[in-house]
Amino acid sequence: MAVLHPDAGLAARQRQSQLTKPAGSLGRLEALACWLAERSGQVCPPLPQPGIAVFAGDHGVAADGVSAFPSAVTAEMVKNFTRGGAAINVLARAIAAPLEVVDVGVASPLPAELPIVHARVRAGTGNLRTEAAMSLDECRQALAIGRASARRLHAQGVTLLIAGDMGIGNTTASACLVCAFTGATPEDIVGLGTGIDDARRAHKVAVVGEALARAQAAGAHDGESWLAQVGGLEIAAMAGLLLEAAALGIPALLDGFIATAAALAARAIKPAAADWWLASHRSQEQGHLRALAALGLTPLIDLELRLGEGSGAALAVPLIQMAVRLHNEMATFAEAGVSGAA
Ligand SMILES: Cc1cc2ncn([C@H]3O[C@H](COP(=O)(O)O)[C@@H](O)[C@H]3O)c2cc1C
Ligand SMILES: O=C(O)c1cccnc1
Repeated sequence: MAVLHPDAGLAARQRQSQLTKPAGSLGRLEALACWLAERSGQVCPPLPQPGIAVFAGDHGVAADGVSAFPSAVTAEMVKNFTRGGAAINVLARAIAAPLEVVDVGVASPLPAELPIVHARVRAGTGNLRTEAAMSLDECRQALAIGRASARRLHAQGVTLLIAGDMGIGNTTASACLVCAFTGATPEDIVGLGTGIDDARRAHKVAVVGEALARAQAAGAHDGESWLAQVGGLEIAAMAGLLLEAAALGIPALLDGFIATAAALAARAIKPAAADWWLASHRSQEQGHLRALAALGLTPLIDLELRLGEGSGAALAVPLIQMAVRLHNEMATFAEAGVSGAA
């Protein structure tokens, strides 16, 4: 686990107090720059260079009618990612972030020539309502796949990691994980995902309740065993990326509800890793704020997003880069000859 640099964080806070603005007037952007200073070990941290891995996997529970869309959309969207047509492609281009797409467990076979990382652990998860989503060994494979993505992106010069998700049914798996790690009830946490109606949501609440009772009876008790019982292959890979970010000593941005569920599992595996994560935005998914609060995180923005793919995190990147540039490039009172507070 990489170490923090509290001395650089302290010096950054002192620098903030000397910049030509009333103390605190740049609000959370000030703390953001200091947070990055404490992690980079530099009073003026380098501009974060984003990189994105989108992990795709299917969910057996989708057969229970918990999503507004069919499982086939997962593979179809993977193809869309390779053609550059998804929301995350547009945003990755706009922020000049390398983007890799990883098949961790799409149900239908994808052509070998498709320009993605082919790392399919199995053809979708088991239906988490009635059986373990995956075995412990498969869960560890998926975690390692996410770690490998983090290392590949880091080797390309990436210093701010984003894990995106694509997996029809994954807000159900994520709701299970959030309940497991926060103690909240399915009624508190389950949301509308891709846009289900109230009747379907009531059914989704019941599915999550059944899954949790089954997993508990099956002995789920820690990060890996909960992930294996009620998680997803792409969610486990996202957790792996988050753990590797902390090991490499580079921050990771949590995208919406699914990434936050992955983060709760990752923290259960390695508590200190959570020091390296920031929350980009508040998702519309009902349980998101509660999940973030359990991690001690407050999202930077709320644009009423409910997409995933890493889209909210990508949108927050320019804001984070602006926080760093303000911190690094503004003049101090002494440099500018401006009078300080009376
Ligand atoms: C076309 C399309 C593109 C998406 N991109 C992300 N998601 C998001 O929606 C899904 C989760 O919602 P649920 O649990 O209700 O299935 C995930 O695939 C997530 O990545 C999408 C969903 C659709 C339909
Ligand atoms: O917040 C998310 O990540 C999210 C919400 C709804 C559907 N898909 C993803």
